[in-house]
This record gives sequence, C-alpha cells and structure tokens, in this order.
Amino acid sequence: MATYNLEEHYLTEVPDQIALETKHLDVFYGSKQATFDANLRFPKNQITALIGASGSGKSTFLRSLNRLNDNVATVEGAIEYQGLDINQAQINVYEVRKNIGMVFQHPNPFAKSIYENIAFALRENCMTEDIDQQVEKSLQGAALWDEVKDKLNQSALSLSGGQQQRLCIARAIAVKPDILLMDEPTSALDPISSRKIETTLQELKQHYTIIIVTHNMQQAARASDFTAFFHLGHVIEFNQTAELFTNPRMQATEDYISGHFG
Ligand SMILES: Nc1ncnc2c1ncn2[C@@H]1O[C@H](COP(=O)(O)OP(=O)(O)OP(=O)(O)O)[C@@H](O)[C@H]1O
Repeated sequence: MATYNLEEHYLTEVPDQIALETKHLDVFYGSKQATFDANLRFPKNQITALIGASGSGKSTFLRSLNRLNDNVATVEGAIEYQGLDINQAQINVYEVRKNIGMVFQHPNPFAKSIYENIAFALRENCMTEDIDQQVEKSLQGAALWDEVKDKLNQSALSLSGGQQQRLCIARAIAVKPDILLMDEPTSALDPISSRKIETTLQELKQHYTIIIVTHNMQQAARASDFTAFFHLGHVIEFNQTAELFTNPRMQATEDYISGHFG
C-alpha cells in the first residue's frame, strides 16, 4: 500500500503544545507489519481518539507508546516525549510507564481492598507520603470517591464493572502520569457506566493528555477533541474530531464513519 503523505494531517488548526509525538513508527510482529510509518502529534491536555476497523493497528500503536510491546513486537521509529526518544533501548521503561499510564479494555483491579488498589500502586512507585490523601484525591479524580468513601476496606472485586474501571483510572492517575493511554476502556461496560467514564475524561483532560482507542463512533465524536483514523495499519487521517466527522478528507474515513466498511 502506498504511504500517505500526512504533512499536516489535514489539521485545520495546529495545536501549540504537543505532549507526545511519533515519527515514522513501524511495528512488526515477526515478519508481519501491523503499523506503517505512523506520524502523529498528540496535543497536550486534549483527548485524541484512535478509530478504525478491527485489525487496523490501533492497539498495536497505542501499546507501543509506553513500551508495552517490548518483547512482543519490534517497534521502529521515534516516540518523542519531553525532548527524549523514549523508544530507545537505554530508556528506563518503568519511568516511561510512570509518566505514560495505561487503562485496559477489561477492568483489572487487584484482588485487594479499594484502598489498597491505590495505596499499593503508590508504594510500588515509592510515593509513600500522605497515602490517605493521595488515595482520596485519585478516587475523586476518577469520580468514584462519593460511591466508595464509606467502604474503602471492601474488596475492589465487589464493585460493579463501571466502578472497577473507574478504580483502574484512579490507580493509573495516582502515580501522577502526564499521559493516559486507554484501550477501549468502556467496551465491557453498560451505556450508563460508559457515559460516566466519558464525563470523567472531560475532567481528567484538564490535568492529563488522553489517547483513547474506541470502536464507538458516538463516543469518539462526543468525547474527543482530535481523532486519528487507522486503515490497514496506516494513519490516513488526523484532524479535529468535529472536522473529521463532518468533513472527512479520505474516502476510507467517510466509509468507516458512515458504517460502509468491511
Ligand atoms: N501479539 C500479536 N502477535 C501477532 N500479531 C498480532 C498481535 N497483536 C496484534 N496482531 C496483529 O496486528 C494487526 C493489528 O492488530 P491490532 O490489535 O493492533 O488492531 P486493532 O485495530 O487494535 O484491532 P481491534 O479493534 O480488533 O482491537 C492484526 O493483523 C493483528 O492480528
């Protein structure tokens, strides 16, 4: 497939602050290439949605951003964060993951109390000061505090799926990352829980840059500021979400967002 020229990615307004940038990112599983020459700039304190058909390389790309593909795939190209290429072998991946956190598709709280889920993450990262306060702050950030403040010692597994996912968000933000990666964080949840997380994202973006993979077009349109469209491993369009959904430049984007794909 031809490489698309995405000099400015069709952006109608180029954002002034960039939190993370990929340059010529290629990802291979053995000899099979899953992501081709991905050049994306993620605007700071904004939500960017990654959309595209199943198998188009969204998760592969997302997981590369905080080195979760180490030992799984070969990732070539640069991932620039705070002036460093964090895709270099000598970079400390634990430090990368502290700054660039991940929330997975299925809520995965530890089989510990609600409190311990967060306190444990803090201790693991040597953040042992004011743990009670940090636990409360993180739960408030994930819009869960009011629902759990009277049962912090109960098992996290006693929470509903939506609450568990917000606990995972609280755990991710407890260690004060800069960037939150989210891989279909609401796909296992009911619509009300999903909407609650979408609302939470709007609060979180004041403090974090968020990159979210979603299959839900309404969610991408409602919740994100920017959208990147992946097609057969290529990023073929990137723009302000409102613009991409109302005025897609590429036929493949139009086909996908209007449901004529596959
Ligand atoms: N661990 C792996 N080993 C080998 N191939 C993989 C692996 N993970 C993904 N792939 C392949 O890489 C390609 C991209 O997959 P990826 O999961 O990134 O797509 P996606 O757009 O996130 O799909 P979905 O929306 O279904 O999650 C697919 O062809 C997939 O089969």
